[in-house]
Amino acid sequence: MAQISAKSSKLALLQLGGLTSSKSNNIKIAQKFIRDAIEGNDNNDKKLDLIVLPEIWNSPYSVNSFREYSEFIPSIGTKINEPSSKEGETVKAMREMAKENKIWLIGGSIPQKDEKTDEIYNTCTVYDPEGTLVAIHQKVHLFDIDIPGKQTFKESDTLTGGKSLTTFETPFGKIGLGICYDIRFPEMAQIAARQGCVAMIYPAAFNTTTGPMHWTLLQRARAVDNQIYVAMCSPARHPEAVYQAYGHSMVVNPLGDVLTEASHEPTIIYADIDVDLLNTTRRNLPVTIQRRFDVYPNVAEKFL
Ligand SMILES: NC(=O)CCC(=O)C(=O)O
Repeated sequence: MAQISAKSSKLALLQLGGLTSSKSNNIKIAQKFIRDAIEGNDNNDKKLDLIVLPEIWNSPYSVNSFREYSEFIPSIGTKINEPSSKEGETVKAMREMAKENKIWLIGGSIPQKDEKTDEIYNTCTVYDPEGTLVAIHQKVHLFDIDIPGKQTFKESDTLTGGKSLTTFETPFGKIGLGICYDIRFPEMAQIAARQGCVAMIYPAAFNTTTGPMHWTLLQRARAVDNQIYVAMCSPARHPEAVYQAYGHSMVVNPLGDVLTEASHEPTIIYADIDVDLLNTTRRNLPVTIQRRFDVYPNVAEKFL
């Protein structure tokens, strides 16, 4: 997998602020941030290729809200001019935002209702610049933690975990998706890298307890281990929210350098995905071709 042939690209992470319990208000906020991200890049030499939204941005991040705010998501390949009667207002708005702005949109995540099983998932959808839905990732590892007196959360009270890994092709390389807690499971990024991804992108919402502990460390670890770009996009902190998001949206390069980091305020950050740097890193430190699968053949089989 060592060298990758793809165009370099530019991405923007939208650290949305002012989100409320009104879904339509939250959609308006996302629309405004997208316009601002494009305008903010207007005088720059490099065109903006890809925009990322945060985790669960159309709903409060609370196990009691996920079902109420959930939407049906149509199947991959659904185009802007063939809207599914079943799709919800957030999906429709994201398809339109991608098409109107001629941009790749990684739509953060929203609660998804499965039409057949009635189960609810924490789901990321991706749209190409024509507004076609090109990828769907259901959060695989649910955020169930208990740090007494500090942070307790149990997504599995109302959510079901996804059962597959997700990558998608773009003109600027293959990209892998995870959602927030998924970053704690290194296998996902490792598999994506071995499948030829240039980046792992995680819509996320860490909190004020685990954010300072591990947010940066995890991104730098996934980036260095796999020699890929890693980005996490969070909502801004909101003083009135029950769950205080950490903010600090960030992009890390394949050397493990933090390229850009937000504070906890609403903001937009930009970064270049430089495929030459990725290839140089892999050439200089050739760990991607030095693996010893004769010594550690199949880790999963060994421990299951
Ligand atoms: N929304 C999430 O999955 C939060 C994950 C998190 O905070 C962590 O520490 O992991």
